[in-house]
Amino acid sequence: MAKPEVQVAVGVIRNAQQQVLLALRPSNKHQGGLWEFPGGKLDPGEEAIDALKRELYEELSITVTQCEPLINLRYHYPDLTVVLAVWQVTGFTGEAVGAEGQPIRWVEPSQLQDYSFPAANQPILRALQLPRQYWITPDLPVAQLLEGLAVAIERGAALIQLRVPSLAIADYQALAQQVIARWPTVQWMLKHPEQLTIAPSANVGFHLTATELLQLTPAQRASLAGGWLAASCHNLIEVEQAQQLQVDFITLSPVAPTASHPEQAALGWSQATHLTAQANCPVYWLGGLAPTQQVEVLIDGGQGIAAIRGFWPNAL
Ligand SMILES: Nc1nc2c([nH]c(=O)n2[C@H]2C[C@H](O)[C@@H](COP(=O)(O)OP(=O)(O)OP(=O)(O)O)O2)c(=O)[nH]1
Ligand SMILES: [Mg+2]
Repeated sequence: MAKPEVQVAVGVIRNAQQQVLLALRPSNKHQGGLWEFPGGKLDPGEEAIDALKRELYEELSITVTQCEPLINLRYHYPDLTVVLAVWQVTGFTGEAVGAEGQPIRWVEPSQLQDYSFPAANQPILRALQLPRQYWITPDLPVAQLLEGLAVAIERGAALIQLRVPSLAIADYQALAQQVIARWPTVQWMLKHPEQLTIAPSANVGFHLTATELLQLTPAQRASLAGGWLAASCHNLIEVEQAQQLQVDFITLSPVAPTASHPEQAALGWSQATHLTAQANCPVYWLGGLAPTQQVEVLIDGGQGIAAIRGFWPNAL
């Protein structure tokens, strides 16, 4: 018999202090004894957003007033496949209580790793840690690049791919060390570590090209586990390889035609939506998008937008 599949709406609820609400699943339920983001199964014919509101009222006695999509996931448990539509709830009325007798707890985002969640939840935790914008540096001379980085970081850039293809490897390494030391609170994504002597760490990860991703072995992937690992994807084969190797997040490109790669056929919006639904990890949409399209990207399941020209300070 085919494994049953259930559609679930889940809320990552934030209070004014930016804490996140967790509830303990009763031990007699599927994934019992683990902490969850409150939510539950869709009724037949029900939209996920309506199920979210209904479940959060039933389970917590709160009324959702503001929310935005966070991530959509499909996860195969041995006995059951779950399809989770996850929202971030940023506004609600009422005081949250465990209306079904379940223990609940407001938790600092930095403490989430201390809780045991169902296995399906790992990408939710990653999505929560990642910003909505992924900045990619333009290939500029170093002095100009540093100037641009200072402005970008001042404006809130928190996740930056240091991509400078014209630099020789030794110069790239020196630049990487310089920016990591100067801006230690930024999450830096560097080129393939093979030729670098920089180890992955809490604020230093690596971003692979699609070709590098396809060649990556499980052992190499394991050796990069100390920081974020990301990869560029353009089709289903690459998206599936990223998933298999548990890459933390991907970029998907080109979503729309771009001036920089006119020869590359764009995926188009519906294919980007389809591939994002297959990814089971946070997906940044890249190529030919304006920062103002972020809301549409979130609605179609993306983590946000990645951009080179789109975000970079205009003066450069
Ligand atoms: N609510 C919630 N469910 C999750 C999470 N992660 C995860 O794998 N699941 C799974 C466990 C369940 O198989 C399913 C959700 O079921 P549920 O038990 O919350 O459903 P429900 O509120 O409608 O409860 P019930 O009527 O079946 O008692 O999704 C999560 O973070 N929150
Ligand atoms: Mg529930």
